[in-house]
Order: sequence, then C-alpha cells, then structure tokens
Amino acid sequence: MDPNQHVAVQLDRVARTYGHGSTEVTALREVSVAFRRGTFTAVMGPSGSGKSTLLQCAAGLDRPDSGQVIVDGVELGPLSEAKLTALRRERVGFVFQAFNLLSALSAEQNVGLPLRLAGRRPAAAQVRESLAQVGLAERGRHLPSQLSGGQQQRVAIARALITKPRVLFADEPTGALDSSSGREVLRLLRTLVDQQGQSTIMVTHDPVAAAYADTVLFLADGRVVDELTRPSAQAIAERMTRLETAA
Ligand SMILES: Nc1ncnc2c1ncn2[C@@H]1O[C@H](COP(=O)(O)OP(=O)(O)OP(=O)(O)O)[C@@H](O)[C@H]1O
Repeated sequence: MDPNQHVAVQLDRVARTYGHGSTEVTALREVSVAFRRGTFTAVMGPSGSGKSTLLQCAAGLDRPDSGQVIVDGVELGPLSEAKLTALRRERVGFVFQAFNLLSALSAEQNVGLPLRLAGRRPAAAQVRESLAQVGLAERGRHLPSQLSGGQQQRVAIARALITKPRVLFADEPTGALDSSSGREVLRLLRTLVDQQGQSTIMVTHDPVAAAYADTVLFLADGRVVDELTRPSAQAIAERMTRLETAA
C-alpha cells in the first residue's frame, strides 16, 4: 500500500530565500510537512514568518531553492513550466484575499473562466453546480458589483472549484470581509471539507478563522514550530501571542 495515499500535499525540506547579499531574506528554512487529504489546515504565524511563501511553494506558484514539493502524488521540481501550469490548472484551486473577479463578467461567466482558459467550453450545468455548491444558484446572472463582498468571495470559491481541484489553497480568504461575511465563507470552506472531502490549506492571521480548520500549523522565522489539532480560537490566539512576543 502506498504510504502517501492519504497525503494531498507534501513538503520535504523546502527552503526558499529571496534576494542576494545584504538584501537576502530566508523565508522558509527546510520546512517538512504533510497535509492530509480531505482535511482543512490553517497556516498561522507572525508577519514575515513565511506563510505566503509556504502556500506559494505548496501550490506550485513559486519554486523552492531546494527540497521537494509533492502535490497529489506528483513531484513538482522536475516539471517544465508548461507541465506545472497544467498541473495548477487541473489539480489545484486558489482563492485570495482580493476576489479577483472580472467586473464586466457575470458570476456564471467568472465561474466558467478556468475551463475557458483551459480551452474547454464550460457546460451550463457544470457552472450551475459550482454556484449551487456555494449557495449562489440564484445569482448566476449578477455582475460582481451587484453582489456583497461575501457573495463575491463565494463566486471566487465556485470558480476555484469548477475544475474539481484535488487541493484548494486560500490566502487570507476573509481578509477583505467583515466578520459576518467572513464567517459565511469559513462555514462554506468547512462544509466543503466535511461533505465533499475537499482538501483545503488556508493562510490566515485570524484565530477565529483558523479555528474552523482541523489542524493549525504555526510558522515562525521560516520554520514550522507547532501544530494544534482542532484548537479553540482562544488556544490559537494564546499560541500566537507567545510566538509574537518571542519574535
Ligand atoms: N518576492 C519577495 N522578495 C523579497 N522578499 C520577499 C518576497 N516575498 C517574501 N519575502 C520576504 O520573505 C519573508 C516571508 O514572507 P511571507 O510573505 O512568506 O510571510 P508571511 O508570513 O506570509 O507574512 P505576512 O503575514 O506579513 O503576509 C518576509 O521577510 C518577506 O519580506
């Protein structure tokens, strides 16, 4: 039996340094971590601890200087840019703090975009199914400007899900939302994990957001320094305070 079959994304001794000489900054120091399939992981840590770099390397958006990244059983290092682009398009989904919807396109057209970019014509039923998954079946014809911030982020999630990605990456998905819209988005992410086994990895600054995850990974100065399972928001906030005062 393949011991890695339960792993969605694996990092082995991943290191990433930016700049050279006096401007050199080490963002990740030989990070090794496995994200299990069908689970929701939050990544937390003080500002500059390497969270976004970890997410970018894990999602194949950035290449580490050394170490291995394996997504859905595929080692990314040896892949050509074209193969890496295809893997990102087919196997991973992204959601960012900025919703990045195209303002002239309806919700439906935005959701169908990843398929169009892959040269496929989105089937209306597929687009409807994706919008229904995020509770917006009735809003397909609306423009982004006719939707609330929380609804726009849900459209962005529907767009990320239309290719049925093996892993969903979210970088501060609630960062631009008020707390009630943010909770709506977090409940949706939690439901996708519980009902569809959607492997999800989310970077956040917010202990309340991280408390929706199964596992919370803590980074400090480019290293994984702790991992908590199903912690409360309070336990996460306390751990963060200790890291921030130690920094
Ligand atoms: N493109 C880049 N060029 C130079 N330095 C970078 C670049 N991206 C990140 N860094 C540096 O690498 C370190 C880690 O950055 P990263 O964005 O991963 O941290 P973070 O934990 O996500 O921070 P924040 O919470 O503030 O978003 C920081 O010191 C940052 O300044």
